[in-house]
Amino acid sequence: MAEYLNIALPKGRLGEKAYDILEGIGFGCPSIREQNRKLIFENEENHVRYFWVKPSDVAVYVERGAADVGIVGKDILLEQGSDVYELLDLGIGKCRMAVAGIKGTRLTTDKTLRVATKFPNIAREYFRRQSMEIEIIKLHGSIEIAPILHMSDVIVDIVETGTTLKENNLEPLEDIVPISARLIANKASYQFNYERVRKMCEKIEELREKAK
Ligand SMILES: Nc1ncnc2c1ncn2[C@@H]1O[C@H](COP(=O)(O)OP(=O)(O)OP(=O)(O)O)[C@@H](O)[C@H]1O
Ligand SMILES: O=P(O)(O)OC[C@H]1O[C@H](OP(=O)(O)OP(=O)(O)O)[C@H](O)[C@@H]1O
Repeated sequence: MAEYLNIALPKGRLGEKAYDILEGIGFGCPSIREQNRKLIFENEENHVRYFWVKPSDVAVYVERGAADVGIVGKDILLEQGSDVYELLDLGIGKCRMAVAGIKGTRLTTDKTLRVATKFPNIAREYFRRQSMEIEIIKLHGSIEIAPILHMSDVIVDIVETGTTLKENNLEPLEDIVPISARLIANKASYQFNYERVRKMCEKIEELREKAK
């Protein structure tokens, strides 16, 4: 009997879209649609098992081999420097990482720039390349408030439609990197499950072609 393929999915805004893709290639698990507090779902017929985890934990489960594959935003992979294989860009969860500030903010090298962010590593690397001195203020959400309260000079955060910036009188200042969701695999498990995971990638690519 085939081994189960363990798949880590991100709870929240990406999760449903991610699962739709997997269901579309025959990796469905009907009970997953039931709204309850269950976190692990399995389908005995097609030997898949799903774990619903926090988006920022997906790559941890995959890196440690608790999950064979997972779906995660590129922002998380860049921030965590995850040691996993990145197999596919799924074209969902599209947004960008950007520097933003109160309208009219100029980025200067005169003084240490205070940067509020959920992504300290991405921010540090970006400003290091610009040879700018910064101080990181690590937050976990509602980052846009920090410059309004003069707690930071700028923010580094995700921008999708730009609505959150606009509604808080902020504007994007510089783009850092485009973001989208990726299919990732544990390195050892990828070798072990090579045929099955390659087939999975092919089917996803076919599905994406059809949807074009
Ligand atoms: N506004 C957005 N538009 C499109 N994609 C987004 C947006 N915000 C985040 N994402 C993408 O979706 C992923 C999950 O975001 P979500 O907001 O659901 O998680 P989170 O609350 O930030 O996670 P955690 O609770 O682990 O901190 C992000 O890693 C990113 O790749
Ligand atoms: O450009 P927009 O379409 O407005 O999207 C960008 C917003 O979405 C994310 O926030 P999220 O909703 O995850 O809330 P958070 O502040 O708790 O991170 C991100 O951190 C921005 O605040």
